[in-house]
Amino acid sequence: MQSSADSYSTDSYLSLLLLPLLLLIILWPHHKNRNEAPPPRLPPGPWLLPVIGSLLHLINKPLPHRAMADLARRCSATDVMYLQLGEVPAVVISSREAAREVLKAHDVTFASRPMGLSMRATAHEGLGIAFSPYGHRWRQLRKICAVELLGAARVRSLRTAREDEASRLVAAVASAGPSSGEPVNVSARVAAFVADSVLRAIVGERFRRRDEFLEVLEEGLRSVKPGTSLGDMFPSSRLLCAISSTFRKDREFHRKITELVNCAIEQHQERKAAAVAGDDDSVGDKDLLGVLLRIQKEGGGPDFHLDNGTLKAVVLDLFGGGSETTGTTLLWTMSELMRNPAVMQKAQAEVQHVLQGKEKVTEDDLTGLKFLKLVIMETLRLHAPTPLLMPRECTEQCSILGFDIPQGALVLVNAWSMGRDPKYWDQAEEFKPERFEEVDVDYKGTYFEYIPFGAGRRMCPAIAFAEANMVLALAALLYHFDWQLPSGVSPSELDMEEDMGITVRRKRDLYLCPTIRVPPHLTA
Ligand code: HEM
Repeated sequence: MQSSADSYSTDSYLSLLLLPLLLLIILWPHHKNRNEAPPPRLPPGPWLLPVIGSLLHLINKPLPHRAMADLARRCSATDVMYLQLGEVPAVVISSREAAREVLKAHDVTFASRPMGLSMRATAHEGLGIAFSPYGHRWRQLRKICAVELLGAARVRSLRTAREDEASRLVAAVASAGPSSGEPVNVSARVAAFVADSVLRAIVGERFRRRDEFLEVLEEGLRSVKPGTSLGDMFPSSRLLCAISSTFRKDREFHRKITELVNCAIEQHQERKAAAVAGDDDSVGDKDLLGVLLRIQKEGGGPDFHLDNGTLKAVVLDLFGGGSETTGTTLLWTMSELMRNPAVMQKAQAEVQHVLQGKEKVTEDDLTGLKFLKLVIMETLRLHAPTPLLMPRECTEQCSILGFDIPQGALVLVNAWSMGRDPKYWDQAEEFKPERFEEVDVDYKGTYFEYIPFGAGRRMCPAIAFAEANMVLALAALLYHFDWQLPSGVSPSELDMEEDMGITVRRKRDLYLCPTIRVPPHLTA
């Protein structure tokens, strides 16, 4: 039997042992609250699987803007949706209010772009304007872009080259179509026009390897899908990065296009040397490469030098960004006009009225083409060529409409779904350019339900440049020709299937039958 002294000491020992435990239990919740932040309140999103996160919801869905809009609707996450793309946290923004928060209220927090594996491969390691991290270097590049390369005065100065290329487009359509009676591949003609116009603006004359450029661009646009390689989604796995076929294609595209950029610079320099030898001052900084080379010589800006790598990356941004977006928009515009004959008739009537009796379309006439500009606006509402804009990165944890967005999250703004949201647009799926006569909305980045060019500090700096090419080409196509669908195709049956690459473009080329209205032999 135990003595009472023994039992007392056992109880004491037990109390001694239990007391700290008790104190720990009492104090634990307070202790925890003081030192640990509550778990983040992530936005809603679809269910996640271990390791792959949300990828199962997106597999076999080749059009991510549509897949993400469906998912957002299904999980009532129509403003802000959380996805886990493998290891990468991602947030999809699909409402005007949330877009305003990201692109205006917290613009600086979201002003960088993620630099995943395929971005490094395709975007010249982020040296150019489009993928440079936000900071002093990007600000200097953006200033060069806004003031020297793509501002209104520069766009005006490139007018003669644009008009010349528009005349060539008309001549090419006239020689391919009406005489043979065969449908014309409008996609090929428009791609050539846009490439020539952009390349001439850059090089100062027609680029000698233009056909190759078009081939590389065409092949690249079909195969390059930045941000979708396994290496992008599992950046910590060297093995996945190494075996990713998407990544290899991205790298190959970048190698070929960089070689063409080098050739463009050589061509410019040869032309300049010949001009200097012949005492010709027409080759100065009249083209975009000339401007960049002058800036390089002068120094660039405070604490900034435009080195050769950066110069090439900027040319690559103009090369790639300039042609595909504009060409894609022109082709969706022609497609929508063919599907909507009454709109085509109204647009053509305006062009014929404004240009009456003119031999060819010049930029002097374009200011009068009010309805044609609304047609382009309506096309950009339904077919934003970069429907998820260009990806942004959340550089510090921040709250959007009450949800926590983790630092490092990839942020996609679904401009496409907002452009078709019945919450913002009457008869949202219909092609009705007149809607812009009735509402006070433009695409300059302040109406967040309609942002085909993005918004905030990183919005597209080339709106004037793009508009000049699009309005001129469209006016020329509608002035000189009447357009029919190939026999047996009715307007409602016109194929409008999309394909996702760097932009969302027509999956198949657009073939149409032109007949001459104003003879183009009077033009070029
Ligand atoms: C219809 C034509 C075009 C559309 C719809 C378009 C659309 C866009 C969009 C959505 C962005 C990303 C904006 C953001 O993150 O908020 C962008 C950025 C950019 N675009 Fe365009 N673009 C077009 C034409 C052009 C042209 C013709 C050029 C050059 C000649 C160009 C050069 C750029 C550059 C350099 C950036 C990156 C800006 C930066 O990160 O600071 N774009 N564009």
